[in-house]
Amino acid sequence: MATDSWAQAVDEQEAAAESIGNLQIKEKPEENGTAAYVTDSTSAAAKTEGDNNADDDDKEDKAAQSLLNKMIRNNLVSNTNQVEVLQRDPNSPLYSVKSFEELRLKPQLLHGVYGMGFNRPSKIQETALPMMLAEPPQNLIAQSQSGTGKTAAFVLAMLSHVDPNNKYPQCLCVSPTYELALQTGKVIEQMGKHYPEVKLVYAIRGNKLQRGMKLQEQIVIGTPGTMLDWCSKFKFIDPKKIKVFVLDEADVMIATQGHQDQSIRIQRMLPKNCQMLLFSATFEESVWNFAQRIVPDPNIIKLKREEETLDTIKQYYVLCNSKEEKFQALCNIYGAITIAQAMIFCHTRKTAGWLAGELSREGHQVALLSGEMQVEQRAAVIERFRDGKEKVLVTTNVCARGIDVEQVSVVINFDLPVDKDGNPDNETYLHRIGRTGRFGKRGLAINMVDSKMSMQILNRIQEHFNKKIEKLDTDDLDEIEKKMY
Ligand SMILES: Nc1ncnc2c1ncn2[C@@H]1O[C@H](COP(=O)(O)OP(=O)(O)OP(=O)(O)O)[C@@H](O)[C@H]1O
Repeated sequence: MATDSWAQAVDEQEAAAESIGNLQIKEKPEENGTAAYVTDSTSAAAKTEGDNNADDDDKEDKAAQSLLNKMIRNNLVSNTNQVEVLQRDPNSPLYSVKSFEELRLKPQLLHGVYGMGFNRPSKIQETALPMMLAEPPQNLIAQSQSGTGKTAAFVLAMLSHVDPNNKYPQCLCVSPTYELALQTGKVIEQMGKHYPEVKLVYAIRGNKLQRGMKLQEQIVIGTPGTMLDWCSKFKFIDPKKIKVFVLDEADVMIATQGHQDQSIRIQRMLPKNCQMLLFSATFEESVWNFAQRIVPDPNIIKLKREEETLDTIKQYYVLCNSKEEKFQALCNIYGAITIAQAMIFCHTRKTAGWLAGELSREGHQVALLSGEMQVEQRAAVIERFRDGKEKVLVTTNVCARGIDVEQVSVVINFDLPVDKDGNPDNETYLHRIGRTGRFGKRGLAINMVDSKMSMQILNRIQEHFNKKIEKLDTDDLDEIEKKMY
């Protein structure tokens, strides 16, 4: 539906952003598929930006990205790779289970697991669960991408290990942020639904307890700073009674200043025989170094990401001189071929806002996703797009990762992906348009080139992947059609 409210809202946004320092722009999807802006002058400052700079606010915010992933995901990310297991004691047998029954869970927990709709353990759970539930307890470092079942696995381990008759904390779980802690808490509540004797408390800032009190809940989940305070300064928790210590999202944790140190200080207060479990979506060296300090004598489980490939993708580029020309080229493409749903990537929030406005004016149903939106709002936009309520999703870099919208067969790089030094960001390029073998549906990628520099970037991307990116003449409608089909 064409509407001018978009353009007007964008203008207002930009005018306001230029004049007011402390302004955050929130965006809320409306019923009619366009968006309305709500301004909130009490929130943190949103920076104004030039069209040539990538969004400052769009810097990768790992915690927000991780939260977004959790919010938009409603089932397992399947993975056909084999898990790699490194056992502390290579001579001990390696168990893996194909069913939850084999784990001899408490009936209340089995009930909880099935109640969540899980039929069988996920790939990582097949190996991780027997290790975590073994007697004596074993330490574990596990790495696999988001959505492969790590949270569900350690929640099940915590619930299995607590003794509900003991009214004191027995499991501690630290998460990088308040919101992530709440998400994990929800899983504990769902899985423990039929086990009401086990109680949970959140060690998060703002949850103020009376001095001198002792917690009765068996599971404490929270952020490292508050958890540390509760163990040492306030002594609400007796760390010597802890049986299981979980450190979730280690890669996100180390990105936050102070968290590493606080987590290590908590860990040092725990008894030697406490089971230490650490989870991470990625495993770069810094994560690994941290993991080794948190988890002594670990078993290690890794599940490689499924590789994305460009093999089933047709890649084109279009030569233009300005963003207006790029927009015109886009309109020509839309005029020539039927595009069910497309994602369009822009370098800056400003361009994304402008383009969304222009497309909307042309009659497209557009959704806009950009870094300054709150995570809940981003999740809502993605869900609407997934449900087909909007046909075009315009987004900035920050939203490129993590969102899997399988039905999208057309990806348009309105701006080519570059890193902060202006070099081609091959990884992001692959991630935006690549497909895993499983979803090997054919796809179409169109790259807009508007300067010598962007042509060079395109050439470097082409060389990197050793896959030809063909030129497309968008003034020739016949050519577009011929090439696409
Ligand atoms: N065995 C299973 N069978 C079916 N669904 C599952 C199973 N285990 C987990 N899930 C579901 O899959 C989704 C991802 O699981 P989970 O959150 O545990 O993954 P994760 O690896 O911890 O991801 P993240 O790091 O994003 O939290 C959730 O919706 C969860 O309910």
